[in-house]
Amino acid sequence: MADSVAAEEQKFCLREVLDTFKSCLSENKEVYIEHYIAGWRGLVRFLNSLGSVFSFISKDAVNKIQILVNYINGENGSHYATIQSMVKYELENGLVDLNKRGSHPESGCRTLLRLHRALRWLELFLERLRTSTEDSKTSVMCAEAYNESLAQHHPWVVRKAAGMAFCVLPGRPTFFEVMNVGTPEQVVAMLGDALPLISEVYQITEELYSQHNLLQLP
Ligand SMILES: CCCCCCCC/C=C\CCCCCCCC(=O)N[C@@H](COP(=O)(O)O)[C@H](O)/C=C/CCCCCCCCCCCCC
Repeated sequence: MADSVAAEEQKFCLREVLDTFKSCLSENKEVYIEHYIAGWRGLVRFLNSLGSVFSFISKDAVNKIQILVNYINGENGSHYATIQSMVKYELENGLVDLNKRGSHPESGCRTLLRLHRALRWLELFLERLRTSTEDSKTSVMCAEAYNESLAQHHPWVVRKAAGMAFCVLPGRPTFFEVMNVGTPEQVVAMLGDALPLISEVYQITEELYSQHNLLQLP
């Protein structure tokens, strides 16, 4: 009994994960890196529950999360409280490889940019899921969202591997079940609430990176 209660408590719930993105924004619209990372951690947990075929994707995400965690916990951690403070600190101290990879191949700015691009994929995918019908295919929605976003930054071999992984995504009913939000109507409502927040976090980061010419970091 205790075990099943514990298992129930740990069961993945997408609502909780997407709520994390809510807590990303400070009053003056700065993006807290710690909460941003927490959101990605939850999503990785969801991805892992879909099977080992996605592990090459989750490993890359975990790797990038870990790089940022190391900065947060490092001696200059206070500069990594928000994306805004990180950008300022790394640029002012010459800690970003701006044109080609050199002495700072894993800067916070370039690492977060990879997750930022993936956030656009997430936004596009969730919007498709929200407006999907019973016979819509998750693999198609996922591939379309990917082609409109992340794919433009990936080499052929990664695009090919991603495309193959999408083909084994479970169908929409199973997908909704794993999300553990409730009925399809509740899923749609929850996505309607969460998407504007994800979109806001994305837009704020996009503008910041654009102002500083950081959108193509190597
Ligand atoms: C109900 C919906 C819930 C959706 C749940 C989504 C779960 C997604 C969880 C994690 C997403 C992974 C984020 C991937 C970050 C990729 C960052 C990236 O672009 N990395 C590449 C470039 O890095 P550098 O070499 O420059 O350091 C790297 O080459 C990538 C390698 C792995 C392949 C990435 C494919 C990304 C596909 C994203 C779609 C995930 C499909 C999930 C299906 C639900």
